[in-house]
Order: sequence, then structure tokens, then C-alpha cells
Amino acid sequence: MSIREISRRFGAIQALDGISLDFPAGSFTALLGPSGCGKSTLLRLIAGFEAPDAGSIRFGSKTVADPLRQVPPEKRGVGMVFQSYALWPHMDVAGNVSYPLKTRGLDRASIEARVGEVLAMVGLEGFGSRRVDELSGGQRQRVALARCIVADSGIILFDEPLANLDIHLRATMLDAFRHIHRATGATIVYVTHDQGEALALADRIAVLDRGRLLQVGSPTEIYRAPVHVNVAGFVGRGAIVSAQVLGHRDGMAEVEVTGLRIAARTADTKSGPARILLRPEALALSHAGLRAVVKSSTYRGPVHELRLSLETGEEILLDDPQARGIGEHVHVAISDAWVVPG
Ligand SMILES: Nc1ncnc2c1ncn2[C@@H]1O[C@H](COP(=O)(O)OP(=O)(O)OP(=O)(O)O)[C@@H](O)[C@H]1O
Repeated sequence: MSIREISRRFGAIQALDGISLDFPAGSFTALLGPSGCGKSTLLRLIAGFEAPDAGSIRFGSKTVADPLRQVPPEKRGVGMVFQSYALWPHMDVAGNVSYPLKTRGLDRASIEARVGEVLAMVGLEGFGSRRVDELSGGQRQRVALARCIVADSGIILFDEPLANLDIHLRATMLDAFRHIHRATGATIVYVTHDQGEALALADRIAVLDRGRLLQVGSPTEIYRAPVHVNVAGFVGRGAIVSAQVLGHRDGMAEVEVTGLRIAARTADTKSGPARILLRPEALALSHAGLRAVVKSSTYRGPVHELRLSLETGEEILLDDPQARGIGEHVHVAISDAWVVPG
């Protein structure tokens, strides 16, 4: 599937602004970005609930949407798992799941066999005769998922499917989604504003901001080498601080950060003022290094997250095994840094 130069405006709001993105067959792409950046609009355009003002959407060689043509949603063969499950509450589980097969005129025995197989796949073996309104949120999600699998949708769209589930169910459903992706080979587009979900699930992450695509890449690329400060700020913890690039050696930038010289990863060969990204796991308290003052110390499970203030007034985050006192003077060693382009 590919989208080319897609734009969509609602009155004064440019919800999508010239987005081009390829979704290779069998890929699992997470669309990530702050509220209002256009994620759901993009999904609705792929599903066929919205039409683009400009640009085109192709499924393989077939154009399903451009400003002149619009294939209706039911003819696109796209499966959808949304937050509000869109199931028929009065029907039992098997009735909901078998619906796409009935419309294809399959015989009863084959339908039953296929429904049983798919319910087992989503961990709902033996749930066929249960009413949907007697199920938990997570179980309903699984029914919606089973219905997509039964329909054999080559493309499955997820819109914040875990948003109203508790933390334990979320973990179980993450496993279910991974399993379904492997088992069906479907092309999956997954909208979330939870970066943890995106990093854990997707093989590609596309980061949107105000209707524009900022970056698309593997979770590690997005985390380690964000191409824009808004990507760096949105994905993962960390801080962006001002620095000077003095020169380059062996593909690395020589950088000065408030008096300390370090080597930083970089994508270009520019020198002069720059901004660098410092992730907490690349920082450690040390006898020498950046001078900083502890601003806050928050226990986060096994570590204490320290918020430290540098001499420039900029702040960084660091994880330390011990709690530290507010106002304590410390030194910070840096083992990895990234020069944010632009
Ligand atoms: N039908 C509509 N009418 C008017 N404005 C709309 C409509 N749909 C979306 N918008 C606007 O377009 C922008 C993008 O909305 P969209 O729902 O795609 O964002 P989102 O990234 O999915 O946000 P969230 O994470 O909050 O769901 C927002 O400013 C929204 O208010």
C-alpha cells in the first residue's frame, strides 16, 4: 500500500499536509504523534471514511482514492480494530466472528471450523456461544481481531485499540497483536499516542506532527537517531541541550557541551552551534564530567530518575541506583550523544 502527497483540510485546519508514505506488504507500521497531528484522519482515509483533497492512495497497483475517485470502505477489504469495538452486542461471539464468512456464502461446517480455529488463535477457545455484552474489554478486542482474521483482510487498521484497557490486559493484547501479525502476514497500520506501544510492536514507526510526516524508520532509528527535535522530544525520555560542533573525526562529531568535550553520533558534517540529544541510559554520575545540580529525584521502580540542571540552566535526566538530595552538586559522564539535525 502506498500513499502519495495526501492532504486533507477541515475548514481552517490542515489535518494532513502532503504526506507520502509506503507500507510494504506484511509490514507493521505505527503512526505516532501528539493529539491532533492527523493520525486518525490518515487511518480514516486508508479505510475510505474520508476522501483526500489532494494526493492518492494505492493498494498494490489499484488506486482506491484520489480527488476524483473514491472506492467505498466495504469494497476495500480493510479490517479495522478500533477502541469502540464495533461489534454487534446482541449476537454471540461466533455470530460476530463468522459474519464476513456468511456474506461469502460458505457452508455451515466450514464456517464453524474456521471460526473455531480463529477463536483459538486469539485465545478465545470455547467462547463461541458467549454474548458479546458479557465479555470484558480485552475479550471484545479479541473478538474484533478474530473478525479481521476471518475476513482475511490483507490490511488491518488499529486505532488506539488499547486506550481503554488496564495495564495487564494491554501487555496480553500486545502479545496477541504480535502473534496475529506473524500468523496472518497482514499489512498493519497501528495508530497510537503511546510511544511504548509503538516501540514494542511495530517494525516501522512514522512520526507525524501538525499534519506532516517528520520521520519514518525502525524503532531503533527513531529512538537513537531522530531527525527532528520534535521526534526526539516525543519518543523516549531524554533531553536536548545546546552544544558546539567543533569538527568531525571517524564519522563522529567532536562536540563541546558546557565546557566538556565529547564524541557524538551525527548524520552530517556541519560545524557550529547544534543541539544534542542525551538519553538517560547514556549518562552516569561520575567523578568528572558535566557539572550539574540535582533538581529532583523520583523513584521509578529499580532506579531513581534524577532531573539535573546544567550551568546553562538546561536540564537533563539520568537514572541512578540511589536517591539524591535536592541541591546536591554532581558530575555527569556521557557515553553516547546524538547531534539532532537542523
Ligand atoms: N471531521 C472533522 N471536522 C473538523 N475537524 C476535524 C475533523 N476530523 C479531524 N479534525 C481535526 O483535524 C486534526 C487532526 O485530527 P485527528 O483526529 O486526525 O488527530 P489525531 O492525531 O488522531 O489525534 P488524537 O490522538 O487526539 O486522536 C485535529 O485538529 C482535528 O480537530
